[in-house]
Amino acid sequence: MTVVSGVRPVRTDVPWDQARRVAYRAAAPLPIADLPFSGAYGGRLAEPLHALIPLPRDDVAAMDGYAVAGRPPWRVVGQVLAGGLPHGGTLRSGTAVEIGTGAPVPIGAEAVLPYEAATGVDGVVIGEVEPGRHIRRRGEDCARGEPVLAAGTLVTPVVLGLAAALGHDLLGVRPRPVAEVLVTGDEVVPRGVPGPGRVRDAVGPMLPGLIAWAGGEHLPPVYLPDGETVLARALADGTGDVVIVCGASSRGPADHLRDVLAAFGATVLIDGVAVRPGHPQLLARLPDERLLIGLPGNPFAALAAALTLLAPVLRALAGRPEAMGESAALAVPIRSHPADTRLVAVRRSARGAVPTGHDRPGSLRGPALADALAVLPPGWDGGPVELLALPVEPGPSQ
Ligand SMILES: Nc1nc2c(c(=O)[nH]1)N[C@H]1C(S)=C(S)[C@@H](COP(=O)(O)OP(=O)(O)OC[C@H]3O[C@@H](n4cnc5c(N)ncnc54)[C@H](O)[C@@H]3O)O[C@H]1N2
Ligand code: MOO
Repeated sequence: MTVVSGVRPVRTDVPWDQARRVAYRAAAPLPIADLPFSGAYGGRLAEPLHALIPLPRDDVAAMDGYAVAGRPPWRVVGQVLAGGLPHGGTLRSGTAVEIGTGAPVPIGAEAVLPYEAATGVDGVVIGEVEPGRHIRRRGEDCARGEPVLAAGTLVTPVVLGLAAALGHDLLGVRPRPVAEVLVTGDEVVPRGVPGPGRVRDAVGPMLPGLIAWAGGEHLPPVYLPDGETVLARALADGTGDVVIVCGASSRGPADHLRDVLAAFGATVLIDGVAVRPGHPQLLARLPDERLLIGLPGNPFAALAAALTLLAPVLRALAGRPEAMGESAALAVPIRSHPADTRLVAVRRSARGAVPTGHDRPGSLRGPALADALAVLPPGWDGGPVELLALPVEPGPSQ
């Protein structure tokens, strides 16, 4: 690294809360698309979900037993199983068909007599039934064309089950934004125990869960050695809606991100945020409109940057509202920074947010014990603080 003694670059760091807002506003919601269930899961319905069929589709038996017509005794004249042939013709008074749960009841059947309530001998059954008992009528759950869920509903596993029951194969949702992850650094190894001078990638493994939590999808991380050409090629070949570059964000000789962005003609929207850890983070718009987020290599700094810039961008692309912070008291005093926001790993408790310690930009030990980051504005000297929730459970946040 070339160090010019006495020369310090002028810092242009954006205040932390402003950076979050700029990131959210930099992205417009992705256009609505009809997606298969796997892609729609976790999205929001763009339009009301209508029943393509009445539910149930037919008058069906709700119990295994006998569909009966008229008064007992009933002569058993056939058998109808779910998925089998329906009974041809009208069931005459004094007759019954043996029927399976879910099978269409014959025309003329007035009730279903469950096996448990039936006594039978020589093809004749008797028992007590009330008219209409154990028959689910066509459309009693919903009529054909009825809107059953409103636009904006979160597509949960249960919603997918209902959509399938109603005959849908595709759902109109805002797609989840796809994030491409480029992990840079000659010293970074993707697996195993690092040797001397090497460091195991701790950022790539954090990102899939963080991306899903913010409403996105990730492509498998791509590992790149340091170097302008490889980074430029990876950006040019890239797909997805967002590119995340881990490392290369600072100003050392191997930190090529800014040069590559300049050569690309990218518009840098944020170059440095007044936050600790995580100040060398970056947000840029590539000429093809993809947004690029530069995360610092230090893992806690990368986490802080992911929550500051990446999460708002993904939320905006997914058409989700800006995340609402919660406010909490700190259980113990913490020193703020005079010029920068501090993000401090804490665990919520009845006596307030308790710092988890191990507070170093290169270490995830403190954040791994935490369930939130406390936001201490510059010069903060007491009072409640905002808590940024950390993803602690699988799946998207609300
Ligand atoms: N002269 C300056 N030097 C540094 C500044 C600065 O403002 N001026 N900022 C410091 C801060 S703060 C951070 S954070 C780092 C950010 O550096 P980079 O984003 O360029 O990342 P690297 O230099 O490649 O790596 C920094 C550090 O993190 C380790 N690393 C990198 N990638 C990973 C990974 N995927 N998993 C785990 N650890 C990783 C790397 O080995 C280094 O130890 O710059 C400071 N310097
Ligand atoms: O982003 Mo750096 O962590 O502030 O160490």
